[in-house]
Amino acid sequence: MSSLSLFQRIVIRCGLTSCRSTKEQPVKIMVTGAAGQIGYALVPMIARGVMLGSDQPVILHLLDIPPAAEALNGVKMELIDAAFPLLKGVVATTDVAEACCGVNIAIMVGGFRRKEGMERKDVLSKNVSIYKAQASALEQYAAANCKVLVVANPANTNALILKEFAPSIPAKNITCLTRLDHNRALGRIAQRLNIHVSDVKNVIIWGNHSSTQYPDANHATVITQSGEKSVKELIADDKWLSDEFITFVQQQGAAIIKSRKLSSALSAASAACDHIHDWVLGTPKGTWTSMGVYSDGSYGVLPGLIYSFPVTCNKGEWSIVQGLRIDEPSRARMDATAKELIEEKTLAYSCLD
Ligand SMILES: NC(=O)C1=CN([C@@H]2O[C@H](COP(=O)(O)OP(=O)(O)OC[C@H]3O[C@@H](n4cnc5c(N)ncnc54)[C@H](O)[C@@H]3O)[C@@H](O)[C@H]2O)C=CC1
Ligand SMILES: O=C([O-])CC(=O)C(=O)O
Repeated sequence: MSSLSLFQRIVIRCGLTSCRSTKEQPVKIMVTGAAGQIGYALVPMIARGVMLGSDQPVILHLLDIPPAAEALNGVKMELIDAAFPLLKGVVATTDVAEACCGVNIAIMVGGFRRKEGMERKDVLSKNVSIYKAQASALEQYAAANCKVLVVANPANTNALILKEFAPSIPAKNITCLTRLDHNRALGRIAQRLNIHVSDVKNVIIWGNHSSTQYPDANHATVITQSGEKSVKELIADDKWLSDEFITFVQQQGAAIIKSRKLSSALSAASAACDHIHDWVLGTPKGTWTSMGVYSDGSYGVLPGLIYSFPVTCNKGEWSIVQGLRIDEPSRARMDATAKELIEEKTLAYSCLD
């Protein structure tokens, strides 16, 4: 034992302590709601290495509720049938303690899903009590330094409830998904400019993952052969950017539900992989992404809300991009979405009384 490094000894004693360990050591990833739409799209992506890279083995912990146990077992059977080289084990369970045991990453997808015509607020009361209970299980059974991504709606407020009822998990480890909105914004700009989406960068999603979110293209750029150019200048249509573009991103989730009669499972699963990938492995130089994170008061956002900010990630830590100029219309939109989060927080607590 004495010839082992301190890191190796910690790994042996506690199981994995960080998301990025030696490549031989599998990372344990929990997916809640794994029998659902997003779960079904997400777990093969993780098992193929989309989330943590093609050299990182993983063990999947899949959680769902007892009525979905048979379907969950079917997902496990398919994962084994797919013979993914990186997949070193699958635990499929309806026991939240078993699901959380030793996990390094928790993707919280489980919950009551918004149906056509429902507002996100309608699902809030159903989901906050689930997140309160799962917070305690994560706190007790997950690996130290477990990274948490909340996908289930209302994502920001579920993440906030999870944070408040799991006080020993550092606030910086609890995030929510706004990467789907970020990716939608990149895609819409690329479509409008008739360029490839990978040439667009640095849009921002501010605030809540809801129809009050503020998709902001003021700082976005396009990589061209003659260098980086401002999206605002290339589009040269401020009305489109402050009107149609924003509404498109805000409403795209509802549009997909209307069209599919189901939520945007494929793109949400892909965005969840992007979120964790960049958080653990880092954002590319000169590029930021959007993540719902615990506000420290940056940009005048009330501390203690889970609010989507532009962030860069390095060595498994996110930091809010500082110093961006915020014009008056942006300020108003950022405050409006913060106001909705404050209202959701109040409503969530009233549901828990
Ligand atoms: N943040 C984002 O960008 C997005 C969030 N969403 C949200 O993601 C969530 C999941 O969406 P879908 O997979 O389409 O829904 P779904 O209804 O197909 O799946 C949800 C799964 O959660 C399970 N579940 C319910 N209560 C649970 C509990 N207490 N513990 C564990 N599992 C539980 C259900 O049995 C079901 O299998 C929804 O809340 C949806 O609104 C959807 C798209 C994008
Ligand atoms: O409300 C939903 O389930 C869908 C959703 O969040 C999205 O697609 O952005």
